[in-house]
Amino acid sequence: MQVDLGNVLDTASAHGVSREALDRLDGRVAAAHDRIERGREAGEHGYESLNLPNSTDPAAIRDAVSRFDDPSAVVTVGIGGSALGAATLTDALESDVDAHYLDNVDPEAVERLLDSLDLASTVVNVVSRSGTTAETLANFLVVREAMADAGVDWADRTFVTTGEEGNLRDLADKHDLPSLPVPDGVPGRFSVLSTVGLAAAALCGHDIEAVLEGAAAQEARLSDSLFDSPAYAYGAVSYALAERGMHQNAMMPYAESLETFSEWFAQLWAESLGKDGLGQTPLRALGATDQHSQLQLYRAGPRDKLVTLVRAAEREDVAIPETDLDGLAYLGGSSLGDLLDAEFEATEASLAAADRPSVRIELDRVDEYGLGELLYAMEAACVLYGELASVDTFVQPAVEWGKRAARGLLGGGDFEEADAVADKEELVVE
Ligand SMILES: O=P(O)(O)OC[C@H]1O[C@H](O)[C@H](O)[C@@H](O)[C@@H]1O
Repeated sequence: MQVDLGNVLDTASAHGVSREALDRLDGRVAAAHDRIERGREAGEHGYESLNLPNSTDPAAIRDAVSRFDDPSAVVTVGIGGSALGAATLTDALESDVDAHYLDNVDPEAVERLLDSLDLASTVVNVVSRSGTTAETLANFLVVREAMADAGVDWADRTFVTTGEEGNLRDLADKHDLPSLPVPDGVPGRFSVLSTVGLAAAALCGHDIEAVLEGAAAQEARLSDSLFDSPAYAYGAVSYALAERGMHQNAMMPYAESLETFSEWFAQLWAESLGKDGLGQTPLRALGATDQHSQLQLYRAGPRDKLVTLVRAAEREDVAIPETDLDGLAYLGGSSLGDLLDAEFEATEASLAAADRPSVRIELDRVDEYGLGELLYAMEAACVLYGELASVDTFVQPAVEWGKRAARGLLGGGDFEEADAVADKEELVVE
């Protein structure tokens, strides 16, 4: 995996960062790296996430899921960090096992999914770090009832990944469900390289050891200079650009397989860095599709965006058939991959020509190893950014406020946040 910062430099785009500024920032990267390493060594909350390539035991995960013989589908019931990491992996990789995610509580979507599944051959993977998230527990109760109605022994087809306490733990204990623990000190959005993210991938037959190897390769590159670590290079320039007014970061992979990765990245970046009036809003884009929609804004709208372009050097390709149609001959003899690469480079150049900074991230391949590298690198980038910006990367009080308000509204406890709902201002126009 490599990160190319060329189009961030002020020589490429007038509002970019000078080489001297990057050299100065590198001194701060060294101090931040030192802090991160101390946190990792002490197993501090959050920093512990960057130890997962070594602390996760893939054999224990394989062992826990091996009881499920040849499933046709895996439904992961979880939300946010308890779903997006697993979804990033299973959406990026091919498998004969269909992976589905029940994260939202949209009744129509839930019903549609349940109707489409052969529940007798489906495995239900319920994931919640806290074990108390309303959406996850509600969806699980619905799935459980659907299985019972279909005459399926739901307890036989369910396993749980959760902490030592909470409603989900109680349910698992009560019904003697097989379970995997969540790692200590790892917030949900940093948990893809643990039981939380890897169990669904293992059920789909993916090489979870290779995911961890890719992550370990990026871990080994963390150093006290941004010029020696792709992860820190990305984190440092994202921070530097945010300081220069690039308050949005459009994550734009040129691979459909990485579309869910952008969703995962959005949670990581937003929940970790959006604090104290600071942060960089993640935007989700897909190349080449969004060249024909959002790119207009990225190139000609407010100068407040960093565009992150991601692609794989190697992939399957499809030849474009020759044609003698006037004006289309240029396509014949090349391939869809050639076209995608040309579009990628054209987008990069068009942004630079309009003085809009972009970063290029290149993976060797979108495979287990490459995904491990990418996911670990983005996590380390995020932790570094948080250090440079002096925010508390590993908490999410703003999200929890809303969770308490919703729970209070449903009668799940006495939460003062619920009172704010009754105080809502109205200015209705009909
Ligand atoms: O894993 P859970 O405890 O169910 O939490 C799921 C999600 O809930 C909240 O919205 C948090 O802000 C997220 O960071 C978390 O990933």
